[in-house]
Amino acid sequence: MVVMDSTDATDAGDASDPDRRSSGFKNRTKLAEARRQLLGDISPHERIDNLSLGQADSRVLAEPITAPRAVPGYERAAMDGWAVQAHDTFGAGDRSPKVLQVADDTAESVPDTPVGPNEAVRVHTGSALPDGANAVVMIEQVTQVGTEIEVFDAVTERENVAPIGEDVAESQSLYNPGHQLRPSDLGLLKSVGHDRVQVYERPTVGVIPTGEELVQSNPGPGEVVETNGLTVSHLANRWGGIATYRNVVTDDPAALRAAIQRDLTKDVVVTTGGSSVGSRDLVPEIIDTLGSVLVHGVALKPGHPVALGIIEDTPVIILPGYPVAAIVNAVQFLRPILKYMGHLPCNSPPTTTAQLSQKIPSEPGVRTFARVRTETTTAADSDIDTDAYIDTNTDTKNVISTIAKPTRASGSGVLSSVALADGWVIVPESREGLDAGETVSVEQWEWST
Ligand SMILES: Nc1nc2c(c(=O)[nH]1)N[C@H]1C(S)=C(S)[C@@H](COP(=O)(O)OP(=O)(O)OC[C@H]3O[C@@H](n4cnc5c(N)ncnc54)[C@H](O)[C@@H]3O)O[C@H]1N2
Ligand code: MOO
Repeated sequence: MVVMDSTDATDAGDASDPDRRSSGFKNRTKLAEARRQLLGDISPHERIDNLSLGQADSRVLAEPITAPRAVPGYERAAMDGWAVQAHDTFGAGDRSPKVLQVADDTAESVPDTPVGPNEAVRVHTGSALPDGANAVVMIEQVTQVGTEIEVFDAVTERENVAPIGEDVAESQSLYNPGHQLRPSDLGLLKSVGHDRVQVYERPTVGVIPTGEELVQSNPGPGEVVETNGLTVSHLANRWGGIATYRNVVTDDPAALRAAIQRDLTKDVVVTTGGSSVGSRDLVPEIIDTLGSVLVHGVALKPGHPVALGIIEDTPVIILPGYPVAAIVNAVQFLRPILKYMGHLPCNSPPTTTAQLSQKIPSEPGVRTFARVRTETTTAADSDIDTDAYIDTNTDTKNVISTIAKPTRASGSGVLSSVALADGWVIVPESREGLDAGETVSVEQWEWST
């Protein structure tokens, strides 16, 4: 047991069960309730970054955006050809061309020769429409003979002319706050004349791996290579956060306290390891001295020892040390909190439908995350269908059926069961295992941003 400074002790609440070490995790909080407790008292922050467009991809707008100017801002030719007065071409046909005088054939971007009756001025795609013209005849419909052109097809008024504001009208409303910027948005913003945008700051996360057995490389007997901090930091970055991956902190109360306190300037603190009920599992008790543990023990597998707490206004996620348990819980708790704080939607990860190759055991009342590899059966004649890369609406592999094979039924220390898997099958609390042959959804959680 840790000896705690009594001046720091705060109301422990239900979650910091003083008998936890002897009782273990008999009463586990349901996953949804645990998330509710974590998100209950926090709100999305309102801090704003003012960024150039080049830095703004994937960021969330904090301001409404309207177009300061129209695009195009001038009437422009939509085709290479000749600017004309449309009525001069009426009646033109293959055998009865209309003859017009060439007033200018230099194809300037801003032609300065006006188009008079029965005249034509050469334009290129994007040229400003010259004064007097109201249509463009495509070059394919014309034969130039010296200072004249023969027009073989009539054009109507405005034909092949892009009007002012065809793309975006001046003052048009384009985006609302909360919109996550995509590359096409950056292009549109630039075209209407914005060069900077106000976006929400990304929430910051301190990721603190704990455990005196952890080393960064070359483990000796009893030593383990630190992986959780690296993985969880990068997950946090994918979910819209900015992670600071801290050095490993040893199982020493003073060192743990100092490390956690240092990161209270962050929006979220994540620790890994020391979450359980062993004599060196100190983190939940330390959180309880600095703030309060809201939940300790959740009805999920792997990783039921996870704890959730709050210190001042900073949520703290205490991930279990076993790497698979750390990842499963990061997806369950860190992902939604970062999305929420960063004003991002928290969409379900993409899924594939598959048939289970074998039974997956699970305990009723516990949500179980069974890592699976998917194997597809493809049409006999081709492994990879090149046509599918040409017509990308079709499947690249001619998939006939997909089978989900559990990589490992248990073993939350087995990191390869996640890293060499394609996703996981979630066994709901209402089921006691899933049967071989069942149709399941494989959640490709790592592909969700
Ligand atoms: N008596 C009980 N013991 C355990 C229970 C239980 O209910 N009763 N639950 C087990 C489960 S489930 C898990 S998950 C672990 C979680 O415990 P901790 O959070 O205290 O994890 P540690 O003991 O610190 O570490 C477990 C394991 O993972 C390795 N580890 C830790 N941190 C890292 C890291 N950053 N990178 C890579 N590997 C790490 C550590 O060396 C251990 O091997 O508790 C069970 N015990
Ligand atoms: O629930 Mo634990 O993470 O399976 O060993």
